[in-house]
Amino acid sequence: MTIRRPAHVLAIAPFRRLWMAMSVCSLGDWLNILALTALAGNLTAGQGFQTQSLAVGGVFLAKMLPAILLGPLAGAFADRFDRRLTMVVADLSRFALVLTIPLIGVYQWVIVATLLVECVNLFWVPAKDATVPNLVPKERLEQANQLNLLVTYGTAPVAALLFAVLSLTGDMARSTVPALSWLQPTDLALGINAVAYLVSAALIFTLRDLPRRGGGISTPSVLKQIVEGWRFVGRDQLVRGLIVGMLGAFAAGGAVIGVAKVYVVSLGGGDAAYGVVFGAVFVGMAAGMFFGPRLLAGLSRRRLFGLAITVAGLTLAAIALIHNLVIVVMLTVALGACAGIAWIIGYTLIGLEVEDSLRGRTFSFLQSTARVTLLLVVAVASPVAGLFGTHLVGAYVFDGANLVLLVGGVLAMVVGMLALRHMDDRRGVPLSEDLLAALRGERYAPGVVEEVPGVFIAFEGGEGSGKTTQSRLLAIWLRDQGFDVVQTREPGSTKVGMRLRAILLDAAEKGLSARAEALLYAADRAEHVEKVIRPALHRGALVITDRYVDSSLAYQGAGRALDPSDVSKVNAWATGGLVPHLTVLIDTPPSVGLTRLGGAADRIESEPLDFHERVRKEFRSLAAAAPERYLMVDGTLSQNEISRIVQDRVREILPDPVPSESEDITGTMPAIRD
Ligand SMILES: Nc1ncnc2c1ncn2[C@@H]1O[C@H](COP(=O)(O)OP(=O)(O)OP(=O)(O)O)[C@@H](O)[C@H]1O
Ligand SMILES: Cc1cn([C@H]2C[C@H](O)[C@@H](COP(=O)(O)O)O2)c(=O)[nH]c1=O
Repeated sequence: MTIRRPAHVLAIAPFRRLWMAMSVCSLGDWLNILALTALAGNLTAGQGFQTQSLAVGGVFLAKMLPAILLGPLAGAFADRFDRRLTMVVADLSRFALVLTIPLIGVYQWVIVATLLVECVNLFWVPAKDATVPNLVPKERLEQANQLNLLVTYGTAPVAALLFAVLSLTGDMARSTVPALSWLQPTDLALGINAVAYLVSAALIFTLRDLPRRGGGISTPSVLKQIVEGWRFVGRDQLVRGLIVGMLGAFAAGGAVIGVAKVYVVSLGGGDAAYGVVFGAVFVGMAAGMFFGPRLLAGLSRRRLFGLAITVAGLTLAAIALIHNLVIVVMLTVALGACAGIAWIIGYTLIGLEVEDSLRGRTFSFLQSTARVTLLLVVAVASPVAGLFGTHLVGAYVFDGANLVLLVGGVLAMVVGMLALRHMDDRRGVPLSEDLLAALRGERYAPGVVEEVPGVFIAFEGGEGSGKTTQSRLLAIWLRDQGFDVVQTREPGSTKVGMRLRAILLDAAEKGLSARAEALLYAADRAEHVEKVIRPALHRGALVITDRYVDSSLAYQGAGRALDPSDVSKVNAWATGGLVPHLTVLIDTPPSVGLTRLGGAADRIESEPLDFHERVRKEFRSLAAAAPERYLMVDGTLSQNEISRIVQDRVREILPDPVPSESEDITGTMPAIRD
């Protein structure tokens, strides 16, 4: 008998019910943050900026402390109890606690109830996390986790909008019905928040037959996760840059959330305006994640990453200094968009450029650090703002909220500029030109191939990756179709080049300096371009070279640690800016490629493994930065599979076999035209 697998994870009824419970709880949680911070501000209204800021900061602190102090402990406890019962009791407790907040209506109880609700959350979350694998098959677990993530963050803008509407409704009810004058603007939101937990309890109650224990998840200490994670991922320069950048973007968003309430009050806004500003961050983030990379498709990902963080910093500084609520809301959407772009690009870069062995750890390190960064910034922002107080600079009011936002903006700008500097993969190309071209939907290419009738294809990759094999197979395939093909290689395709190759690869040639090595490869290339490649392209031939400039960027730039912009400039000069139409990167792990080689190792092949790993990584980032000019193929596939993939891509750039002049002539013949 064949067991039918559900098409979508939501087709599994018990998971669907749990997911609905997670969704309403998430909505309730976001409403809770908004309502409690707003209530703290309202309860201390009239007691001055400092008191109000400290009161709001107190709520954030109360939300954060239980997770940091008791997180691992509660996780271990949650594994021992019946999960369904744990979740139902936790939901009912949260319902009761949240309801008491508007009923008691004093600040001290807001803090105590917040602490208690967060302690209860510590049982609910691990019980829920441990239940998901019991309800969905293994192969659907990733889909289930994605849906979980979607409701965790996707409900934030919905909650913000709902909060704004509920605040306005509360205000209207109070002003039109005198009997309701006791109603606080946040009461409706807290009521809905409490009901959300009650609905969740009812949904979870209907989940029968959950295994009582087994497959439990232990929750390691967040601090331990971070310290251990950094030990692994902190060694890699690219990962370091990405993580610092992404956390910078998160911190910028956190600064806005942390002081939003008091800042909105100082701009003359009420609770509804607070909800709008809060929601604007998330709306902007969603828009940035979706549209940003599409709008600026021509810009290298690494540049877009650094640029997004720098602009986020600038926007945050503008938010800090402009005292106009409408402009602040618009700028907040822009800020969220920049943070969203940085986040999605960072995630993509980790997926594309970070080695397999590091990728999982990098993602999990990022998840835990982002959470802590966000919570810390949010919690610290308000008290710092409160302690700074309000100052007058002439007629201009500068208070703690302005200070926090300004400092956050400057920090984000510094982080963004550092990312731009250290991760740049287009050195020598002005950023402004690159950006203008990307805005026009193009890619700025300073060294494009001159208008030549021929086509220039380069094969790149590490030792034994299969370049020679594939360039030969491609040349045969193209010749079979009648093309004039020139198959060549570097170094050593000219008379001088052969002598240079002998020097460069002679294993007895010890102690050749890195700069001399780079210049000798560039000299070979200058001769190669001048004597072989350019003449062939001008004659209309298809030129296939086994290695070109990228080899120097990878071996001399990354392998020998020369400044990549120097290597790039020398080679741009040596080649007169000649760039291949297509570069095929055969990506083969050095541990595989090096073992394919026979005979004695030459001077470069005998470099240690980590040299070859650096070379591979650089090839991969060059390809990732300009996907339209590269084809990256897995070099561990069979020769035939690789050759087919290469042919499919090359077919797209082949010239029309019928020269255009002959079409012009034939097009004028009536019989053919009709
Ligand atoms: N896809 C493949 N799978 C397994 N072996 C392969 C594959 N492609 C090539 N080889 C074999 O690996 C060896 C090296 O291949 P090749 O000379 O094409 O690599 P290369 O990248 O040009 O190496 P080098 O950098 O040393 O010039 C050859 O013996 C070749 O037959
Ligand atoms: C073009 C070029 C090459 N190298 C290195 C890479 C290889 O180890 C050898 C060339 O040998 P192959 O068997 O022909 O692949 O030279 C380099 O370091 N820099 C370059 O620019």
